[in-house]
Amino acid sequence: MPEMFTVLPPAEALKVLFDHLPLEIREESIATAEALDRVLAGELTAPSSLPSFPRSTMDGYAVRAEDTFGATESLPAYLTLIGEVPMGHASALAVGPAQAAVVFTGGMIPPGADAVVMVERTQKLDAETIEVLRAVAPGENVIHVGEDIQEGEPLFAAGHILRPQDLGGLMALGITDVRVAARPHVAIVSTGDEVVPPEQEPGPGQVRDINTYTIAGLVARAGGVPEIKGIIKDDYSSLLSAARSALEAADALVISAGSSVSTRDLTSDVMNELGKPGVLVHGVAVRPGKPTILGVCNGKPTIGLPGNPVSAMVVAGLFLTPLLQRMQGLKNPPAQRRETARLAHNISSVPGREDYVQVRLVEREDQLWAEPVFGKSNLIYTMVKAEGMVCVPLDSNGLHQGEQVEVELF
Ligand SMILES: Nc1nc2c(c(=O)[nH]1)N[C@H]1C(S)=C(S)[C@@H](COP(=O)(O)OP(=O)(O)OC[C@H]3O[C@@H](n4cnc5c(N)ncnc54)[C@H](O)[C@@H]3O)O[C@H]1N2
Ligand code: MOO
Repeated sequence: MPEMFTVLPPAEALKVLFDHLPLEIREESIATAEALDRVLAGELTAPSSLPSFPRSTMDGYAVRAEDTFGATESLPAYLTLIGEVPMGHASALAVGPAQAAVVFTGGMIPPGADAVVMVERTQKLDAETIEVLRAVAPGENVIHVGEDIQEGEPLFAAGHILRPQDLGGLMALGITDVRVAARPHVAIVSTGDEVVPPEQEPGPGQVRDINTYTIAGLVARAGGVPEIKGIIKDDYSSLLSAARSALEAADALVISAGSSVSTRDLTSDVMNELGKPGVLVHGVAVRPGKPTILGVCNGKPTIGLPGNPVSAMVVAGLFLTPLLQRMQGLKNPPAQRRETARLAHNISSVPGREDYVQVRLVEREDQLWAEPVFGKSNLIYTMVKAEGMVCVPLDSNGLHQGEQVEVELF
């Protein structure tokens, strides 16, 4: 009789895996322009202040605010025009008492001036004279040096994921290269005598490879680089040699299928042969996904996913995604996008196991409903037709129709 595995709750299983992995993060320098969604390897501080010169926020006249005090439409202040501040150049002008200089939005405030009067609040009398029809306060319509960011101010902590605005902020400071965590390369090996490549017409008893592509997608989403290694027959020495060369060239290895307890299920034996300590966890208290295998071979993580397509995706979400986040030194992994909805049908479970059920989100009677898409874990379209998953927690024996649930969106 094949040995049945002992199961660990998902959180405990993940901790066992993490406890056996080195913490160091592979780093590289890349162009900031290419760094969207990458994870910063070290903290960054501002090398200079922004803006580096005082700037106008309006088209108008740079003035000394005190020269405009009390100005109204009926009693304007008269100022002498001394010229124009050219865009993209330092001002050669200095604004003295009762003087004004033309400035444009974003242009430099000339020395002497401390405010800008909008052009619509003025009247031009002749080439040298303007009337100011409304007073401005000191600093009005001016961006001060360092108002955006001060030299030496912390910008980002290590582990921060770079967003589009962050790239703009770095470029504004001339930080054109950044040190980031290298994207972990994840080798994906599919196994199964019945599994054929998608471009092939399956013969009787054969199925097209699904897991390679769902898992590759999840790897890419988590910031990793999927390395597709193809389909290997259920043969120990073929699988061992494919897994060994795949792991050598990658940072992590995922083997799809062969995780259960039949004579065809070779994944755990192969993992134990790949390096020490080998298999750490075989069996997780989750449905679908119970036959999950987690291991570490010579410092590299290896995951054996259950072959059923839904199970493979659920398990990858539970273990592979957090693993890749950790390998990139992510401090605060992006929060799972969630939606609160009312459950449209009962979901049964048993205490001691986490259950994941795909749901469709449907708007009805001014409410958002989560409709379970029930089906065996060997299907794929239950996932395709769903918008997310509802988790029935470890200690629960089910969720009731009408209950508020959190849907983890795909
Ligand atoms: N006696 C027992 N049988 C099974 C148990 C058990 O505890 N005792 N667990 C069941 C559970 S739960 C799952 S999940 C599966 C896990 O199976 P394996 O990881 O060993 O994978 P296979 O048996 O090779 O495949 C399962 C299923 O998935 C299909 N498959 C595999 N790879 C792919 C792929 N790349 N693309 C699409 N479909 C794939 C495969 O054809 C099988 O139908 O074991 C249960 N059995
Ligand atoms: O992982 Mo299995 O899909 O629980 O049936």
